[in-house]
Parts: sequence; structure tokens; C-alpha cells
Amino acid sequence: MRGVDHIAALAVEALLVEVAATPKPGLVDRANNGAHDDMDFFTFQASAAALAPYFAEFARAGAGHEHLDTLLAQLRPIGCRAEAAMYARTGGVNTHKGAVFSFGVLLGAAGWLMAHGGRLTADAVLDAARTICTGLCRADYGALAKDAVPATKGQAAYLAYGLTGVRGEAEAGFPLVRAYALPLYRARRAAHTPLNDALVDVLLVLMAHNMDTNILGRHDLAMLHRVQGDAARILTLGGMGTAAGRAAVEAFDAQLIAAWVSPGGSADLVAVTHFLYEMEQSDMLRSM
Ligand SMILES: CC(C)(COP(=O)(O)OP(=O)(O)OC[C@H]1O[C@@H](n2cnc3c(N)ncnc32)[C@H](O)[C@@H]1O)[C@@H](O)C(=O)NCCC(=O)NCCS
Ligand SMILES: Nc1ncnc2c1ncn2[C@@H]1O[C@H](COP(=O)(O)OP(=O)(O)OP(=O)(O)O)[C@@H](O)[C@H]1O
Repeated sequence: MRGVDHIAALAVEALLVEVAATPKPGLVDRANNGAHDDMDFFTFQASAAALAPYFAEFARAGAGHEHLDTLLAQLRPIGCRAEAAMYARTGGVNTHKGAVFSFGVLLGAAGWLMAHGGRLTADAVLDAARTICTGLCRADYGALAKDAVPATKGQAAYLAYGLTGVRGEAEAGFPLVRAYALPLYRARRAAHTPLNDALVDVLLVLMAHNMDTNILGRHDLAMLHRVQGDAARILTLGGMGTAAGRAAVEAFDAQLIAAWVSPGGSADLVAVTHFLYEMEQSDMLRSM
């Protein structure tokens, strides 16, 4: 199905566009490797390309499945193979683990909607993602004993703070994307803000609100709250739209690199935001 390939391509584009946006505090971008010493801009490009066939598989699995509430069981094995392909291509570096999960669910949702005659609006895809992930946190975390040794940083964040990370975001239908990131991105794009600057501003609004388990993997709640406050403050300076805001973003990047902080979960949600925006735009063009 041609449409399915089209949305899979938009998801790959979203990964490429996200990593290119510069400056991104603490993250890999065109200027530096952020708070990472095992990956760079080119690692992300190779990883995104390696994921392309699996993104198409996610969308096809959604299109070929009858019921949304049993789709996750079809998507997860594809996610495992995608993760393996990512690690094979990057030499064992985690570039896109969270993104594989988020895009797996969203592409499954979009594929299902296409096959069932639904419109590809952001709201429809996010609602479908929520249905796909109903019960996920209980299933993945419910059986975890309080004194269990965490196998992943996600489990560690749940055991220490009760935070549900990317699983919780997906199960709630990506509320930060819906409430904060998409409205800001739509406004910036409508105002013809340079794409790069629109993406960086969206990153800041996500960082201001996200309980990013990627930050907690290396640091504590106090650090996460400090980062949230700093991101919010830079937005009040005007973000990338003012000289003061731009200077503050550059300084924030240096600060997060020095403190070795990486807001990787928010980076994934920037890619999700671009994907949903472009998907909605192409759906509108198709229906005109
Ligand atoms: C749910 C997945 C993504 C990861 O679980 P894990 O416990 O390792 O999560 P962890 O907290 O380490 O986060 C993974 C990534 O999510 C992203 N992330 C973190 N916080 C957030 C957030 N609040 N919002 C969005 N994304 C986030 C980051 O990019 C992070 O690197 C997935 O890999 C998974 O299901 N793992 C369990 C084993 C499994 O079934 N694997 C499937 C592939 S084999
Ligand atoms: N542009 C980006 N720059 C850096 N990280 C990003 C970017 N986009 C997304 N990320 C996310 O950051 C995550 C990697 O973070 P990190 O290196 O802290 O994880 P890790 O390999 O699990 O742990 P660690 O390196 O602390 O041992 C990736 O999974 C990815 O989702």
C-alpha cells in the first residue's frame, strides 16, 4: 500500500530532521555530540536509515490488523528486530531505542487508521496510540517487585520514583506532544519560523514539562527539575526567536554538556511532533 510507505518515510524524515536541529542542549546535533561520547551526527543518520524497513513493517502491521487493542503484541516483535538492527548498525550504541518504541506504536496506529478509512489527523493517531497501549504500564511494571534489580533505566526510574517514562507517555496518548509541542510547532510553522528554530523551541517546551527518564538514568530528580526550570525560562526569553533566547540556548547546551545531562526522551518527542505535523499536512492535501 503506497500510503503506508509514505508515512514510514515521514517517520524516518522525522528522525533525520530531529538530529539536524541545532543547538540542542545536551543532545547530538550538527555542532557537537552533546553529553555523549559514543555517538555523533553520522551515527544517528546511519541508525535512522537502518530503521527504515522496520518503520514500514510497523505501518503494514497496523494496516493488516483487525483490532487496535491487540495490535501491540504484533508491533513488539518488530520493535525487537528494529532494535537489533539499530545496535548492529551503530556498533552497539543506543541511538533510537525510545524512538523505535514510540514510532512503532504511532506507525501501527496510522497504518490501522489508513486501512480502516480514518483520517490521519494527529488527534486520531494519538487516540489510536492510546488504545494500542492500554494496560501497558501495568503489564510491564505491575509485576516488578519493590526490591527487584532494575534491568533497564526505565525500570530503575519506576522503582525509584514511580515514573513510567516512554511507556507512560505512549499509554496516555503522548499528552505532552498533544498539549504543548504540537500547538507550538503549528504556530511556528504557520509563522514561517525557520524549521531549525521551530524544532529547537519545541524541544525546549518538551524539556520544560517532560519527566525524562533519560535524564534520571544519569542524575536525580533535583537535576531533572532544574533542567525543566531552565528550559521554561529560556522560552520566556523568546526561545530561538530573540537574540537573548538564542544566547541562552547556546549557554544551556554548554551547561548540560558540562553536567553530562542528555534529555534524550524529549529529543524523541521532537521527532514525534514533526512526524505528526507533516502527516496531518499531507492528509489535508490528500483530502482537498
Ligand atoms: C519501552 C522500551 C522503549 C524501553 O524500555 P526501557 O525500560 O529500556 O526504557 P528506558 O527508560 O531506558 O527508555 C528508553 C528511551 O525512552 C525515551 N524516553 C525516556 N523518557 C521518555 C519520556 N518521558 N517520553 C518519551 N520518551 C522517553 C528515551 O529515548 C530513552 O532512551 C522498549 O525497548 C521495551 O519495551 N523494552 C523492554 C524489553 C522489550 O520488550 N524490548 C522490545 C525490543 S526487544
Ligand atoms: N539528538 C539526540 N542526541 C542524543 N540523544 C538522543 C538524540 N535523540 C534522541 N536521543 C536519545 O538518547 C538516548 C541515548 O541516551 P543515553 O546514551 O543516556 O542512553 P544509554 O546508552 O542507555 O545510557 P548511557 O550512555 O548513559 O550509559 C537514545 O536512546 C535516544 O533515544
